[in-house]
Amino acid sequence: MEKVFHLGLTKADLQGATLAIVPGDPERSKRIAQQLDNAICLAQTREFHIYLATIKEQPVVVCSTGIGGPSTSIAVEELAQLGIKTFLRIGTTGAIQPQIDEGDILVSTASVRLDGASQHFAPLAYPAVSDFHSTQAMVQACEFEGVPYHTGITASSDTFYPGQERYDTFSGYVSKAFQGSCEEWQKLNVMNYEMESATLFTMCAALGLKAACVAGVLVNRTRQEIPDVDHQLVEKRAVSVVIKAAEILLTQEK
Ligand SMILES: O=P(O)(O)O[C@H]1O[C@H](CO)[C@@H](O)[C@H]1O
Ligand SMILES: O=c1cc[nH]c(=O)[nH]1
Repeated sequence: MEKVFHLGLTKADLQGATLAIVPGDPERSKRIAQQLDNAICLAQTREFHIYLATIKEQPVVVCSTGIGGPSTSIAVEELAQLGIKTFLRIGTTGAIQPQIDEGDILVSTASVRLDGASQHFAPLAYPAVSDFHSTQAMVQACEFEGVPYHTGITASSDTFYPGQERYDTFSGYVSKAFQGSCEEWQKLNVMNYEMESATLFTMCAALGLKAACVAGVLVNRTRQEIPDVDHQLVEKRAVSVVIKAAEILLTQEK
């Protein structure tokens, strides 16, 4: 098999792995891989930092997606070409419901499609829904790790500022389409904002792949805009959940 376009890898490089842990941040890829067994770096190209490791002697890939839907869609497409069938996203997020605390873990059951990339895979009427069993494994992992967690709907936006209705910006202006949108999502029981799950869920559901998403809360937007929590501590908690979820799914597969 030829190397895939961006990741520059062949199927043989993945040694039969069918599950990938997909953080946004490239540096997070390394920090996750360091917690697994037998980790080796396969490639670092653009935003895609790719590691092969094992969990309970089964191969697993860790590959960063970068920020947003377009680069996520490339990572997922090319990993799927290489044999990956299950994608576990681990991200950071901003909560918009008052009962959610900084440091809590959010497991997304579905996403509001505020992205553009997902529309290249299926029309807007198609749901951005997570895979039930992979999401169940995320929940089991939260229970096992004893972390505070919530399940529900995530708003997944192409932009960090206007699409998440942020006014603490250079211009202070949010285009009319997004004015009042945060309040609407709050009233519709949306838990949080992030930037990749809509693309991930839609394309995986449409292509017959499996996806789940867990995120650590950096900030609660009902109280403040700029985080004051320790990012590494929040990340550590979410990473422990995704690694346990991967272990649960790989053990079920055996
Ligand atoms: O921490 P990651 O995985 O990058 O996730 C979140 O953080 C980034 C924005 O700061 C977006 O990618 C958003 O989805
Ligand atoms: O508020 C936030 C925090 C992290 N990531 C986002 O996309 N939004």
